[in-house]
Amino acid sequence: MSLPPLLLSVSLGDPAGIGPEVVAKTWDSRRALSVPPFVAVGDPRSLSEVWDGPIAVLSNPAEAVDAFDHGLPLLAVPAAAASLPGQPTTAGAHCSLDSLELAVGLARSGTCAGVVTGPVAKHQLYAIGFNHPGQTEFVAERCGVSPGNVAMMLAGPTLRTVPVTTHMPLRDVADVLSAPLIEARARATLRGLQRNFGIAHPRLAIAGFNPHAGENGALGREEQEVIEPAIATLREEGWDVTGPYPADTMFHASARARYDAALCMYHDQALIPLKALHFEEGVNLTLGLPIVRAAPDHGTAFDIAGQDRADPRAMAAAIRMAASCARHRALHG
Ligand SMILES: NC(=O)C1=CN([C@@H]2O[C@H](COP(=O)(O)OP(=O)(O)OC[C@H]3O[C@@H](n4cnc5c(N)ncnc54)[C@H](O)[C@@H]3O)[C@@H](O)[C@H]2O)C=CC1
Ligand SMILES: NCC(=O)COP(=O)(O)O
Repeated sequence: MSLPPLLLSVSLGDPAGIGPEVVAKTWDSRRALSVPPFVAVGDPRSLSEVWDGPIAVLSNPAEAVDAFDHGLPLLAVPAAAASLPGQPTTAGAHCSLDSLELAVGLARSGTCAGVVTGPVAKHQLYAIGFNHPGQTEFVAERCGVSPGNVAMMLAGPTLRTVPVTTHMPLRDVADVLSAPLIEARARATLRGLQRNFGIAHPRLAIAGFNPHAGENGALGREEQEVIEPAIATLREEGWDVTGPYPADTMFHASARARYDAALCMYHDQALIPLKALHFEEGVNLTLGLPIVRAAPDHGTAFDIAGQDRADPRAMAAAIRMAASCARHRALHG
């Protein structure tokens, strides 16, 4: 069966970050990087500041697929004031939020097959009243899904990880971890592997929280009191779930071959192995949503913005993965 070309929306992220540059470079390399059609959403000046390629400013996203061959299709969301690369502003933060809202709306309405979000600076958004930990939770709310029922998957060619807790102070993690939260993240992950990647019987490895997974309780009791009961519940439901494993020995090559995704207890436990292995092509995929949402694994990189040093491969990988997930969903429900 041949499907019509999928169109994705791609928000540019903070205008002062590397989002505009990696989106423009992705369009430049669209054939070499096998990138499907997308429409960018964001501040036109942030693109022309760092790129002199052709921009097709559109008023109707339906024109984007045809325009894509000749110029970077853009739905313009102008910032109230120009910002220079590397120098984030309040106006830029508002623009990144407005662009995110429009890009997500295009996916929610079915105009686009999914959304890929460019990097935003969380502290800049918090300063303008954004009251979500990150874009993941914002998109979940817009889709009417409880943030507890989505999973933030970081995916690369040989590893997928999901943190149970995401953007919170490390000292609060032990208090927040609970069997129901671990179970909810695990279910979102397992169903997400089925729905987005076509893995019929996904295998989930669950990390411990303490060194040596608690050493039988001598180095911490979260494994025995919280993680093991969650694993037992998930196994009773029929899922292929194992653990808790000491996190330090979960990510070498032969360990990775034994699972389809690793569920980790906190942000860095999940993101450090992924970025160590796959920083250049890592994708952040939100599971548990009615829409497809992906993002590159990197942030705004203000330190190199405007210097033509930003690597577009993670953005390209995010766009390719979003298209692949959308196709899986279209074909298999
Ligand atoms: N999905 C998102 O919107 C994300 C946003 N962030 C935000 O980004 C801001 C900066 O975070 P950092 O921890 O500094 O991480 P970062 O990923 O922005 O930068 C870390 C280092 O990697 C380099 N780098 C990042 N992406 C690169 C690329 N594509 N090509 C070449 N070099 C690259 C940067 O120059 C920097 O040295 C924070 O405010 C954070 O909230 C961070 C991660 C994801
Ligand atoms: N470190 C990953 C990250 O910050 C992703 O956050 P978001 O996609 O929820 O904005």
